Amino acid sequence: MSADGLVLSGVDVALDRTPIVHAVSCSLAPGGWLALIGPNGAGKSTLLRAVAGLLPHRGTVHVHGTDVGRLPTRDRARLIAYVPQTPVLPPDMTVRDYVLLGRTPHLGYLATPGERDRATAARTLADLDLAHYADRRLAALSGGERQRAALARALAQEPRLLLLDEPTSALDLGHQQHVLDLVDTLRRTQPLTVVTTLHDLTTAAQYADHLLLLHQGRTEAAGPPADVITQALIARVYQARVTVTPDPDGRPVVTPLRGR
Ligand SMILES: Nc1ncnc2c1ncn2[C@@H]1O[C@H](COP(=O)(O)OP(=O)(O)OP(=O)(O)O)[C@@H](O)[C@H]1O
Repeated sequence: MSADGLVLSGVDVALDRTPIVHAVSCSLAPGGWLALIGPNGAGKSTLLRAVAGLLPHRGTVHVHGTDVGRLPTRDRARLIAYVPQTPVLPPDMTVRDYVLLGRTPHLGYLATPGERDRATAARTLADLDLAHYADRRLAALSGGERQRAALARALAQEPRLLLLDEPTSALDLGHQQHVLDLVDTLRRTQPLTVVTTLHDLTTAAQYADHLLLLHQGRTEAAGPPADVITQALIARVYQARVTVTPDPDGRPVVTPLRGR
């Protein structure tokens, strides 16, 4: 057993017998934020789904000291919330009822949501700026509103580990900052550990305290943002022209350069 927030040991994942993720290991303190970065097809979503318990894999995943591979689905759902890159939402359900579904792992068998469950759902709706859409059908939301509804449901789950696949891909700049700041506050004030995939390297470096750069399913680099995001490494792994400069806190800012 371990007191760490998240420990991956030798995680291998294959899809249809094709090896996709190879021997990924890493360890994150409780309240830590890990960003999985890497080019298209590197294996980020596959690794995230394996950690969520949705794909068979070799190796072990411990969350706050518990080996999640040994947990029944319901217990795992109390511990881990996962939001995929493109969540499929039931179109006719109201936003409120959908967010309340996040409470399901905490309810007794055949029990209906109680006052505390409703209060938690109402709070997460407000946190995600969705309170005024609570009675709307999910089909009547915009893309960004739908992405926030999926996140609200995950937060209503009150997990110990929050797994988010490109959580801000549909959000405008203000909502991106609002959502990432909210997750940042939660992980600093609750026993919540966070793993996100993020394509925007500057954003990843701003929020995460640990980056894991995947390339062709293998760990190319891992560590604090300033150690992982270097001009030479980004040029090699992404085939991209960039400059990397530190912000006032020493976190790397990546600026893409036009081809000449
Ligand atoms: N069933 C499958 N069999 C074999 N390979 C697959 C299968 N499904 C997906 N892949 C491949 O696995 C690789 C990893 O995919 P994954 O979605 O994990 O990448 P990613 O890093 O999240 O990419 P992106 O940044 O584009 O979202 C890709 O090359 C993809 O084509």
